[in-house]
Amino acid sequence: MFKTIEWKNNQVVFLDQRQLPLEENLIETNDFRVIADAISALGLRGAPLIGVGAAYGIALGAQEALSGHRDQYFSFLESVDQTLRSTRPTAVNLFWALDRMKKIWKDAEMQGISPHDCTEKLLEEAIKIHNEDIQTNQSIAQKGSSLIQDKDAILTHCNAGALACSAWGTALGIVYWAALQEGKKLTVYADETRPLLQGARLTTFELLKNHIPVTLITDNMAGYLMARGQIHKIIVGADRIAVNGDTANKIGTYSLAVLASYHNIPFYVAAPLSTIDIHITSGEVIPIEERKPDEVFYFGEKRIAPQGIEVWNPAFDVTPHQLIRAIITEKGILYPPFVEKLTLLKQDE
Ligand SMILES: CSC[C@H]1O[C@H](OP(=O)(O)O)[C@H](O)[C@@H]1O
Repeated sequence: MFKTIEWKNNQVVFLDQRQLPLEENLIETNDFRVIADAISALGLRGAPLIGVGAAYGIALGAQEALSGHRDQYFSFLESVDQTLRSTRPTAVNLFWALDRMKKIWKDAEMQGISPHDCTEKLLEEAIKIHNEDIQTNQSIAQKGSSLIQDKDAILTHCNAGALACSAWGTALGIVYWAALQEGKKLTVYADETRPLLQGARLTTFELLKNHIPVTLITDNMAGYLMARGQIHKIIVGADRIAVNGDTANKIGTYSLAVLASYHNIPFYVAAPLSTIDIHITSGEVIPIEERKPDEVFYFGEKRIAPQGIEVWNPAFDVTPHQLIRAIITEKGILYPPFVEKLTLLKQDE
């Protein structure tokens, strides 16, 4: 799989996904601001990876505070935390990771732990969050693979693979395990996923590297492919899941779920428990990121629409739980009704 991010010599090294698949550029930085900018601009992207990146961002901020702002160490961490929280609103993993990091430094402040020792604790926690994501990826992949039959044609949307996580990915991790570990012969159809083309640029790139047959389609082709009986299952990732199972994911996911329901095709969501938002009971309150109009006005570097018109550019939509066949987590495959199961799993998390 890809090494999307690592901690090396007191720096964070990450694969800048903005240039993929044409260039594989690594960014090395000891500046949390670089991490925050990369998350905002999708250089670092994908709900689980955003959480890991933000955790390392706090570790970098703590290092900076130790070297230059010792007497304002804890107030500096507060500002680092706010900078990272302001990057993107929808993927709950960002806030889940930052809350874990904040507990460490708030407890340290209360207990009079030194900035030096607190910085060490924060790095330990960030590495723990990273390693947990690696393990979680593998558990989701293994458990989800039981749903995949030999010769399945699977449709996926955006990128919920290794490039969205720390190892196998979530939705694509299931494909990798089924194909590479269990030898199932699979075909993947990848939605290009306008406007930022995570499917065309990242999902195809990953599957090609792993020698899994992939066919790229534009998003508006998915329905016709289902009508022709060419799709057996749909598996997508998630950015935030309410306890009733309503799921926010890349824009276009809801349309796939409605089409899947019409064509009676199983529609699965794959996500770690860190993507479940225990504080919300339905998808109606999930904050949906709206991004800048130029992402729609342009296709790559070329402007494709006239001046003088409006753009609406929500980066996510919400799929009602009624359209979801099952949610695949590291603790197992959850079938409806979701509320009690998700609540219990989050309580044990
Ligand atoms: C494994 S979660 C990946 C999830 O994140 C993506 O959003 P973005 O590329 O904007 O970070 C998309 O919603 C994927 O399903």
